Amino acid sequence: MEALTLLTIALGAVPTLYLIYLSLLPHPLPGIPYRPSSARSLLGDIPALLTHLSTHPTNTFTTYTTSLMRQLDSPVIQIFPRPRFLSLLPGISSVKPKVVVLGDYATAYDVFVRRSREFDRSPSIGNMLLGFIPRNHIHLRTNGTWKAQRRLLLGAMGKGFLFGVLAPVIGERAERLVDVWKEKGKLAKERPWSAQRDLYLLALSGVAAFTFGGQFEEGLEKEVGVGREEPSERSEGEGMPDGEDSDQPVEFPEQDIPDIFRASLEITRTMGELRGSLMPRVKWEIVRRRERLKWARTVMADTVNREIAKAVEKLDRSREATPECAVEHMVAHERNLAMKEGRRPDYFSPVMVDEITGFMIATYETTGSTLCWGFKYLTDLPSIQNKLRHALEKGYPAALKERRSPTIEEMNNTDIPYLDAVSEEILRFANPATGVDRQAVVDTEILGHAVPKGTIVACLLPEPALISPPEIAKNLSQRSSSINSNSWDDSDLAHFRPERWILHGEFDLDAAPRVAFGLGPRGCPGKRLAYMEIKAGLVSVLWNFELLPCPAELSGYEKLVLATQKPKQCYVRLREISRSWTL
Ligand code: HEM
Repeated sequence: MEALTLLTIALGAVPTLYLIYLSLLPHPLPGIPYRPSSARSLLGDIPALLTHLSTHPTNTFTTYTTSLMRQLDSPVIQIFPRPRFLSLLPGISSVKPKVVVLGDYATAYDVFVRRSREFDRSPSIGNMLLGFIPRNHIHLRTNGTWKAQRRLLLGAMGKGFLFGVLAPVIGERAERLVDVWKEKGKLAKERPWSAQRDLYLLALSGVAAFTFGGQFEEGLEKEVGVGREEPSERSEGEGMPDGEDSDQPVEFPEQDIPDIFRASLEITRTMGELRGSLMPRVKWEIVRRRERLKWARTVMADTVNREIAKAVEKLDRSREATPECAVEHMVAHERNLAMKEGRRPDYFSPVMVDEITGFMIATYETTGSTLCWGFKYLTDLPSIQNKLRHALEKGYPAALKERRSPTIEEMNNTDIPYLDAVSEEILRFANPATGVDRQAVVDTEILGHAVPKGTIVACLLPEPALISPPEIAKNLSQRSSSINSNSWDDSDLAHFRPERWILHGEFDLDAAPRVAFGLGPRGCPGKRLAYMEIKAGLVSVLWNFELLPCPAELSGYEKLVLATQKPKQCYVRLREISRSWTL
């Protein structure tokens, strides 16, 4: 009898279990193509994605979706990157967003720029930041609160401050890099070395000057007694590989840097781990207990609070003082706003602290990665490198005549279309932020397919080869008329060709798709600063050095997708340019 009961229960359980199994399979949106076997797997696209990643070192999530788009021959596809059963685990959000990937620039442009009432900030960009800066405006929907918070930082992005106060500091940091590289170059004797750390520190130093002022770092250097590498004081040949092998890379000892920089590097590294995690909130609970991260967050919080206090003190001393950094701008803004609203200013609010912290942890890596990719491309494409150097020499005749590097004022005030073109092409290829996405906030449609509220729409335009390739473009049932994507040649978008950005001798911003800084109202507010840093780095280095080819084994294009998309290898082999012929 008991056996019979057990059998009945077991038989009854089978359909129930089957129904549970079916409910845990991906639920595709009707009409939008997808990988059929992924829809039959509880793990969705994950097994196929892992296989793709393991088959070639340069494969990434982006290349996975790109190839899928080609296989499915559609400019819009859906993927299932997050198993539905994860939502059954405790502490994990029960939201199971659908993910649609767009591969057509004109459609993406419409979604991001024109249809911002239907598509807004998606939660995915914030997953890696949520634990660190939960009150930063990057997480907010595009509403009044977002506008008010964004206004806090826009004051510091004005031309007057950037080009007047900040530019000399950015110029000085680029000169400093050239000095260090001249010393390293002498020691390395045309052997290659890894330039990554120097370039990230250059970008970090620039963003620290923006956030806390030009004097900030100097103060820290006195505090720790280091902060600037002085390779000339080391004995000749230190770090040199043995023997005569000129291809063997030199390993320079890492420069000692102030605690706040080490804290920024540590936090950004952890953001990379969170970004790569399937369960970022669970991962956060694990990583936040690490002693190193606790130390980094304490250093960051102490620094931010101390610098706010200094800015308040300065403002109290002189209400007319010109703000010299973002923190001073924000403190003045808060004071004015509080006066207008008849309340006491809240200078140390979580919003202020998180906005300021955001600069130091979430912005320098994008600029640093862009420079890393840029020097790689220019090393491997010597004709473009030479053409750019020639354009710079023509563009800065006074610097050439006086045998000095161009000043930052010259860089900011001289129009050199080829420099703009190379910078833009580097950004198009590097795409350090890897992509932009939005979430549908209402039931809507894309290219005629219904897209329910909550769907994540990812724009994969960063993949240079993908952008509306002809075989996909031909399938577009409706093409947006809001952008003239016919003005560029889709078939050569996979090539690094700065000339595409020049029309009748002028730099033309609409000559190709531009998504590195995002699109629409939520596009990057820091791009003016980023362009200045990128150009200062490119001009200073190319003016002073020839980037010689590096050995093939140090010149890979494998990407590390962490907080940003960066090259695994970024080696330089430098030959100083003497310019004695200009005498
Ligand atoms: C090469 C350098 C940089 C790149 C490629 C880059 C790229 C991006 C991208 C793709 C987004 C998302 C845009 C979107 O969703 O449409 C973004 C947002 C943002 N970026 Fe940048 N960025 C860079 C440098 C900077 C700098 C230097 C700052 C500030 C100092 C900055 C501040 C921000 C902020 C605050 C947001 C959030 C905007 C919002 O949610 O409203 N970025 N950036």
